[in-house]
Amino acid sequence: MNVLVIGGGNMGMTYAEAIAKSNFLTAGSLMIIDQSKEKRDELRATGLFEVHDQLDTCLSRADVVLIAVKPVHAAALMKEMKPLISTEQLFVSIMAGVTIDTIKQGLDAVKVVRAMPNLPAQVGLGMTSFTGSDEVSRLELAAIEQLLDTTGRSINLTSESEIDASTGISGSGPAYIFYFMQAMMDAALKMGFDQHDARLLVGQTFAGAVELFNESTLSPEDWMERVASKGGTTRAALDSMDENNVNALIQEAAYAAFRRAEELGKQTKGTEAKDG
Ligand SMILES: NC(=O)C1=CN([C@@H]2O[C@H](COP(=O)(O)OP(=O)(O)OC[C@H]3O[C@@H](n4cnc5c(N)ncnc54)[C@H](O)[C@@H]3O)[C@@H](O)[C@H]2O)C=CC1
Ligand SMILES: O=C(O)[C@@H]1CCC=N1
Repeated sequence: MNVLVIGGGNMGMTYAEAIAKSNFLTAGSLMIIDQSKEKRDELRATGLFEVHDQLDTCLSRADVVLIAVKPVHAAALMKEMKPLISTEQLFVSIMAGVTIDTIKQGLDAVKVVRAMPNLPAQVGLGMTSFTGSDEVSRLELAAIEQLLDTTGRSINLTSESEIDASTGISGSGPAYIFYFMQAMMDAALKMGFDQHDARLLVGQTFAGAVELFNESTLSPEDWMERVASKGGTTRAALDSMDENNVNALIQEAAYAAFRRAEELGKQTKGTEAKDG
């Protein structure tokens, strides 16, 4: 199987590197293309894959094409790709919000998988949700699952609405965690710790808490109870968060991302996206 990754930015490069380092493909079957020369030089320096600067030297050779450009660039890219593709090829898009119908129409393609990964894919701890068009066979979907799993774990969802929803949880989610970490670092700095110590205190606290959560079946609420003693310090912090509606605000943020994924889908339908 030949795989072409289009767009070698954060996510495209992450996928290309993960696929190249896994046993998923035989040597020489992975190609990548980026429109930026600087990016291509960076990709070539890895020595891990064939780097292309023109679609006509690579697109028709690919069985699977992973589209990893920003939603705002989707329409222009699909226009360029359309004359060069065949209906046998399978297209996997990781573009936020861009629907399967938009891709089918934009490319005149039939086999399309829409996936939503996240940034921890860079360290093999990614979470990717995906769903395929009716024309993608079970066997093909299983192969795509294996490809996605080179970056971590994946979940096969049944509707695109669920993909938009998962964008608000796992796709954008790492940024919410970083937001929380930043707030804790800011507090640590205010309390007088230096950068190094603040980073260590916060980083190890997150790593430990996540490990506890993943190693058990307890809910976050159960774990909160285990940390908090009656009348103690943690209860003071949790009460303060409850009084300030932090839970509701985080949920509202996740919904904002979900709604934005839906909006991006509407904006990219057949035309150039306005923003992305
Ligand atoms: N960064 C993240 O955490 C996540 C991003 N995504 C999705 O992944 C996609 C890519 O995001 P990033 O990697 O962060 O963006 P990025 O900006 O780092 O990378 C995009 C790359 O595509 C290249 N490109 C644009 N148009 C092109 C064309 N016509 N031909 C070839 N190359 C082209 C650009 O030069 C750039 O290197 C987006 O659609 C985003 O919605 C999905 C989940 C998580
Ligand atoms: O912010 C974005 O639009 C992309 C999709 C999920 C994470 N980053």
